[in-house]
Amino acid sequence: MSVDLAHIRQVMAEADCLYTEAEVEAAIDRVAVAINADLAERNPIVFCVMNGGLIFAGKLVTKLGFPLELSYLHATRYRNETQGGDLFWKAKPEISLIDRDVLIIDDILDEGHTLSAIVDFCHQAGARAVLTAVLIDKDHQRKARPDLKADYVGLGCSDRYIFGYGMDYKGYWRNAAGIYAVKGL
Ligand SMILES: O=P(O)(O)OC[C@H]1O[C@H](OP(=O)(O)OP(=O)(O)O)[C@H](O)[C@@H]1O
Ligand code: HPA
Repeated sequence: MSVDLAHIRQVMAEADCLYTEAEVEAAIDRVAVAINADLAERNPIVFCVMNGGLIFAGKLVTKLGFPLELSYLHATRYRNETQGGDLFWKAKPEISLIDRDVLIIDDILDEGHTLSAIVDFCHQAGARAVLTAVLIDKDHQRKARPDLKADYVGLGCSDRYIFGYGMDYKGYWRNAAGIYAVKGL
C-alpha cells in the first residue's frame, strides 16, 4: 500500500505537543533513578519491545549503571494502524529466562494487552520476577485488566492517539523528538 507522505507531514504539522523533548528526557532520567535503586544487584535480562520501545530502551539503558544483559522481543497488535487487533509474536526471547529477573521496556501502556501477554510469556518461561517500564501510560478505562500498571512509568497522557519517541502514526514519526497527539484522534 502506498503511503501518502503529504498526509504524514500534515499530521505532524497539525499535532498537539503533549511533552517536549526536555520533558521526556527528564522523565527518562526519573525512571532510570528508580530502576537503578531497585535492580542494581539483580543481574536482570532487559528486553526492548520492538519497534516502539526502541528509543526509550536505548536512552534508558545508557543511564543504568549496573551489569545487565540486553535483548529484544517483538510482539505487535497495531501493525501501523491506530486500532489494536490480535497480538502477533514476530520474535520471542531466545535466551533462557529460568530463575532470571526480567525487565521489559516498551513505549506505551495503552490497553495493555501487549504488555500482559509479554509478562505472562516470561513467567511461563521460568522468570523469577518480571518488571515492566513504559515511557507513557494512557489514561482510560479500557485496560486489559482494571488494575494493570507498569512498575516504572515515565509520563501519563489522556486518551488520544500519540506518536514520537518510538511511537508511530501509520509507521511514521517514531523519530519525533517529543510526544505528540494526532489532531482529532
Ligand atoms: O497496550 P496496548 O494496547 O497493547 O498497545 C501497546 C503496544 O502497541 C504498540 O506496539 P505495536 O503493536 O504498534 O507494534 P510496533 O511497536 O511494532 O509498531 C506499542 O509499541 C506497544 O507495544
Ligand atoms: O497511542 C498510540 N500511539 C502509538 N502507538 C500505540 N500503540 C498503542 N497505542 C498507541
